[in-house]
Amino acid sequence: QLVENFYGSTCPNVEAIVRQVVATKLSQTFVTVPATLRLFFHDCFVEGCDASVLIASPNNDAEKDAPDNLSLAGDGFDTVIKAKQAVEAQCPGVVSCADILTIAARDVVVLAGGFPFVVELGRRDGLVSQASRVAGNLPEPNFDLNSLNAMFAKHNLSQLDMIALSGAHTIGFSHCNRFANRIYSFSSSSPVDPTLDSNYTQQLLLSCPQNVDPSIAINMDPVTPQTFDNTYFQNLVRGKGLFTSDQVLFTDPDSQPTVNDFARNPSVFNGAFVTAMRKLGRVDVKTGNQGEIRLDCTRFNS
Ligand code: HEM
Ligand SMILES: [Ca+2]
Ligand SMILES: [Ca+2]
Repeated sequence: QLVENFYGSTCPNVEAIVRQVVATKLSQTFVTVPATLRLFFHDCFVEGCDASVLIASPNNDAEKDAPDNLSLAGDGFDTVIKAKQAVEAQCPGVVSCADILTIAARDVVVLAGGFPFVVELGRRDGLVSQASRVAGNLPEPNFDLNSLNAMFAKHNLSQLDMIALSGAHTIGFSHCNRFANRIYSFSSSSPVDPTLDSNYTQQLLLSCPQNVDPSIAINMDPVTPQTFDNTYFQNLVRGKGLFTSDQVLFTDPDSQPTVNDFARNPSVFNGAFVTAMRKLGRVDVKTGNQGEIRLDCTRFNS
């Protein structure tokens, strides 16, 4: 029930307003890009794309307080909150926070060099945001192909969509503890994951020494960390996937052909990514008179 021009008569400038805020924020910090994109994903996989992840609770029991969401960078939240304020100034009470997050997630991809695409709009903001409802709904970096497929399939996303969306790891950062097992304690016969490229392993050992400061984060794409491109897939072919869940896309024969295809053909990746992002944006959306149009993205209206 989402449509591309949902605010055509009620807030015709919404996309321009959001883009302006996102561009300004990006000029202040690059983290705006990965933080906003990941925020969109984490929102959609819990209660659907409904801005549930943005709610702040005085008791620290909202979705954003769940362990799986604690590493969401603040700049993503800040981007949406600022964009909402700018939109409210021109079209009060009309545009949902869920739609603003969707537009902003598209904008950061495009501003980082990704392929332009049109988003569907008309989402309403959710009325539920609970930390306790997060566990088991977001993929973990040690997942294998079957677990990844199963989790995405619950939201009508195919293996092809899942692989394309994993391409989001072409930008952004990870903390060392998310992959430390691959370089220090992989198995009894080998501390290092044998699917890891040896030069890359050395690089990771240097960036993430044992007992490293837990706040240290490293680039997930060691080659073009600030460009939204298909280099992520080229890295996988070369054994430079950061997480088990990244590298498995190449090592599993079932997904390897797609990785090779995306690595060789940027336009094939771009097309698949856009299709998958639009599908991700439809996950469990509330429309019509469901939910509400939040006035402040961090609070329910009442
Ligand atoms: C396929 C399963 C996925 C797994 C297991 C996974 C896991 C992770 C992990 C562990 C991090 C590092 C967090 C940290 O230490 O700070 C991360 C970062 C990130 N993920 Fe994923 N992710 C997956 C899919 C996705 C999808 C579908 C998207 C978006 C479409 C996405 C976008 C990002 C971005 C942009 C970052 C960087 C965040 C930043 O720099 O602030 N990921 N992911
Ligand atoms: Ca949500
Ligand atoms: Ca890149």
